[in-house]
Amino acid sequence: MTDSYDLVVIGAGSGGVRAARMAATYGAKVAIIEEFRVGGTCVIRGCVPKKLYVYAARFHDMFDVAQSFGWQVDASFDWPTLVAAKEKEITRLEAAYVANLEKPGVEIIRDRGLVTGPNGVHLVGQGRDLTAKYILVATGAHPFVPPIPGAELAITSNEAFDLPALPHSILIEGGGYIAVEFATIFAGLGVDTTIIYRGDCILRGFDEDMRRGLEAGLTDRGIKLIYQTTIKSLAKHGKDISATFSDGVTAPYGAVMFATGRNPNVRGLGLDKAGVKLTPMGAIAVDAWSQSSVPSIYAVGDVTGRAALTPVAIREGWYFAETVFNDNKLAVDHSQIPTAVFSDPEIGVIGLTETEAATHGDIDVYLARFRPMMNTLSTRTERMILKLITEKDGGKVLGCHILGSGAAEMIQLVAIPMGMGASKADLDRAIALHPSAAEELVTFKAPTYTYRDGEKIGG
Ligand SMILES: Cc1cc2nc3c(=O)[nH]c(=O)nc-3n(C[C@H](O)[C@H](O)[C@H](O)COP(=O)(O)OP(=O)(O)OC[C@H]3O[C@@H](n4cnc5c(N)ncnc54)[C@H](O)[C@@H]3O)c2cc1C
Ligand SMILES: NC(=O)c1ccc[n+]([C@@H]2O[C@H](COP(=O)([O-])OP(=O)(O)OC[C@H]3O[C@@H](n4cnc5c(N)ncnc54)[C@H](O)[C@@H]3O)[C@@H](O)[C@H]2O)c1
Repeated sequence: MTDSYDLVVIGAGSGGVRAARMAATYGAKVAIIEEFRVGGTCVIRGCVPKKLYVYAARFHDMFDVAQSFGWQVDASFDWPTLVAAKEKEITRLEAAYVANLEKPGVEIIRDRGLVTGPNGVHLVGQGRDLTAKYILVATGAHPFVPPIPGAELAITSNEAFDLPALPHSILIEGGGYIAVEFATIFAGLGVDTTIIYRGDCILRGFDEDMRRGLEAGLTDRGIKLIYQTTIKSLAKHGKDISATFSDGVTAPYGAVMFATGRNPNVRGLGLDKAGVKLTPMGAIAVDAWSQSSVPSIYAVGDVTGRAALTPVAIREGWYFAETVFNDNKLAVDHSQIPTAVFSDPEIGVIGLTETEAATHGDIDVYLARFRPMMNTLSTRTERMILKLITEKDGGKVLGCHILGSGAAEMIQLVAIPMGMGASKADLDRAIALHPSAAEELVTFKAPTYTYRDGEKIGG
């Protein structure tokens, strides 16, 4: 074994693993360094365990409507069973990731890697130095914890998956993806859940109808929302944690969780020594081909502060390998990324929001709000929302926003015609599938309202 490689990847998460595998497939001699568990955030403490827990939480809603379909359900929930089942599944996935790296000959080094120069990497544990023609930094991000007194008493998403027991109540600070997804999980599993958010409505940057629709859905499920307030301090209060808010109110909770964003893992990596420039937000600055200010050092995924999503990190890793090791220069198009929030109700979106689109030119908005069939036998009044935004007079589809059951699955498929530049007429050509929620997308007739010269007309 020599210490000289074509490529050394630091971080075996979504982006690093894909890049390492592809580069090795193209004949490069590759090592990948991982200090925690192979698979990274997504597999170990992100997308995968999160979605498994969302499934667990959603039985609550299902049991709720079950009676109206004739079922009698006497259910109880056991947290340790879920945690153990989750652990088994992520351990299986981790092994699959290791096997997929080893198949094309990637050497996996379990250690912490630091950059020592444009072609040098130091292994902290082994005290060994590696040289590499190229270095790929794919170290991901970590939860940001506001520096307040008592912050150490709180958890982040990292710890939430493996709590020894479910708390009786939880206060979650933040209004983004992680806050609303974990509120859904905890509330669904029977925890008295409160979100505290500094803004005036959750999911800033999402379409207004999605934000308000989710707000109503969370409230319906008993989740309390405190707006325009932050946590100022935390203190021990018997077995509970007492939180003091910016308005002076103090209240006890069984647990407190910060979901206040994630910062790129760049600290102490040695990037400054190598001359790698950072963005003002502290991410590694890269060009369209993921190349940093040092030509031999590339970076992909969350550490670059672009879109912090697994499929994006994977695509960046893949295109890096194509560009550098397959003589096939490819840049990732970050302009049209489908994304989902696995809350209850679920959200799936792609493209421009109504507010964004209205400032880009004349647009038509098609909006449907309806009670999903699953709810029609029950007393549940929750509505599904489907919104399609097009250029005026049935032109190109600019945005699609869906709130309700199946939204994530639907939006993935909407991404295909949108990527092809589909118009409203292209969608209309499809024959509806009945009965389904998605059929609304191909049966919209006249616009619900329009924007002309930035002014809303109708609706
Ligand atoms: C709770 C949660 C839920 C999420 N849900 C979704 C979702 O549903 N869908 C979605 O698309 N995205 C989701 N994400 C985001 C997604 O997980 C990330 O965008 C993705 O994992 C980024 O991949 P990456 O390769 O950049 O980094 P990561 O997957 O974070 O991998 C980085 C790896 O580098 C290692 N590392 C760091 N520094 C060093 C070092 N110096 N030496 C050695 N190893 C090091 C880390 O241990 C880690 O394994 C979620 C994130 C969280 C936190
Ligand atoms: N379903 C998914 O695809 C999914 C799920 C989870 C996470 N992710 C990815 O991970 C990223 C990180 O998720 P996140 O929810 O932590 O971040 P986020 O950026 O989505 O939300 C962070 C929230 O914390 C608030 N905040 C930030 N600093 C604060 C402070 N000092 N005090 C009070 N509030 C503060 C922000 O206003 C915001 O509401 C997401 O942006 C997303 O890209 C994706």
